[in-house]
Amino acid sequence: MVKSRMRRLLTAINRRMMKLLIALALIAYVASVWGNFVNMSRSIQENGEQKMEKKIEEVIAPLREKIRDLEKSFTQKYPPVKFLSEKDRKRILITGGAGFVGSHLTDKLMMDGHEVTVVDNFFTGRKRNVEHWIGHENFELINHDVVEPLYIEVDQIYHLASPASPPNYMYNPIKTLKTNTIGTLNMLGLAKRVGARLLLASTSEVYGDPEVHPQNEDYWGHVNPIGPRACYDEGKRVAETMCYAYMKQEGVEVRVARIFNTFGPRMHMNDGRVVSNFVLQALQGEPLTVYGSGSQTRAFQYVSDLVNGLVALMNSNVSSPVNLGNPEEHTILEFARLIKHLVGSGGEIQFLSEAQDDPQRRKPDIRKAKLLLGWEPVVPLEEGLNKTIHYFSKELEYQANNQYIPKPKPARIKKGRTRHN
Ligand SMILES: O=c1ccn([C@@H]2O[C@H](COP(=O)(O)OP(=O)(O)O[C@H]3OC[C@@H](O)[C@H](O)[C@H]3O)[C@@H](O)[C@H]2O)c(=O)[nH]1
Repeated sequence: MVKSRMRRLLTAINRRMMKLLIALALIAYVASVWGNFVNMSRSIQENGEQKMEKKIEEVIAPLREKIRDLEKSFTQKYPPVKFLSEKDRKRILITGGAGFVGSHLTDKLMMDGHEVTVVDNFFTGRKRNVEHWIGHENFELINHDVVEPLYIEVDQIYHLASPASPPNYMYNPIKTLKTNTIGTLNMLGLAKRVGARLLLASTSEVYGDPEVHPQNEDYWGHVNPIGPRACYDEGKRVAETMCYAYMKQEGVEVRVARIFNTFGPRMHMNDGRVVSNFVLQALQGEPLTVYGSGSQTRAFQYVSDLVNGLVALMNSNVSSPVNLGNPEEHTILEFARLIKHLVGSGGEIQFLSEAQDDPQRRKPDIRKAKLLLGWEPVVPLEEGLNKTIHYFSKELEYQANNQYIPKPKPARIKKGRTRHN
């Protein structure tokens, strides 16, 4: 009896123990599962957070860069600008002011202390050429095509807008004509409305393939009116005609600069003119492409000389056309050899077919500019070329970093339809 009670008691205790043990085991199991679950979700959360942080960083990095650029632009140092009193400070419009010549003219007029508005449609001009003035209180940049009217208040207009390189102006002849005709009419209309003086950037191309050498301002020229260069040559000739019509009929003050071949930094590497082509070819170790025999001549002026001439003419009382150029004449073949020598290039000279209607001889007679403006070019050819070569090699580095290697543009007319507006 006692035995059987003892057995029952023991069994009851064992059962409780068993239950207790099972309960403990269950708790331990649940705890370990919970622990794993907590660990797992923590690591998922951490992973997720890391991924999220990475994503946020990817978005923020370029913004940070932009902020740094903005900070830099707020503290940007501009080239030194002279102080001019209200009386001497002029409001000046430069059409084509982001182009090669226009941007150098912008620099000069800004540094002289004037208020400069640059208008450009960026067909051949580039923002980079004037970006160092952006944000300056005396400077304004307007993306505008002179074929459309413009309404602003100015005292002087330098009307430079037009493609100037033969491959560029032949690329879209209708647009070249519109720019030089409608564009010039619009600017003369503006000059008339606000009483501004207008200087037209005309060209030695108004003399065509000249029969008079050197060319003086009294020579009427020898232009093929239906040839491939006519859109530019005749466009500029009619632009001159318009200037004198506005002068005679409306009393607008006009100045006309006949600009001869000009070169220097900020020429577009790809614009197809002889200086940019030869320098680029020599720097890239490629053959220098001479069109025809290379016996045709040109006289090249450095851009700073031209800019000084333009400003002197604008502020003179000479309303008749004035040649601005360097009278030092060279054949194109001589010129190719000189550039090869200055660059130290081993590239060959390659003779290609002659360009149609290519002027055979060109050299300015600059007696008028010397006499009436007291102006003449002062930068020697080699000095100007060395500066240009330096600029082009920097540009090549810049382009290489941007994965773009420019090729010299051939003087060929584009076949097929082109866009013209
Ligand atoms: O790669 C080339 C490029 C040009 N040339 C030749 O070099 C000479 C000069 O040619 P460019 O294209 O530089 O300039 P162009 O003298 O024909 O016209 C220039 O005239 C004066 C300005 O108004 C303009 O800048 C432009 O129209 C031409 O005889 C041309 O045929 C070459 O032999 N090889």
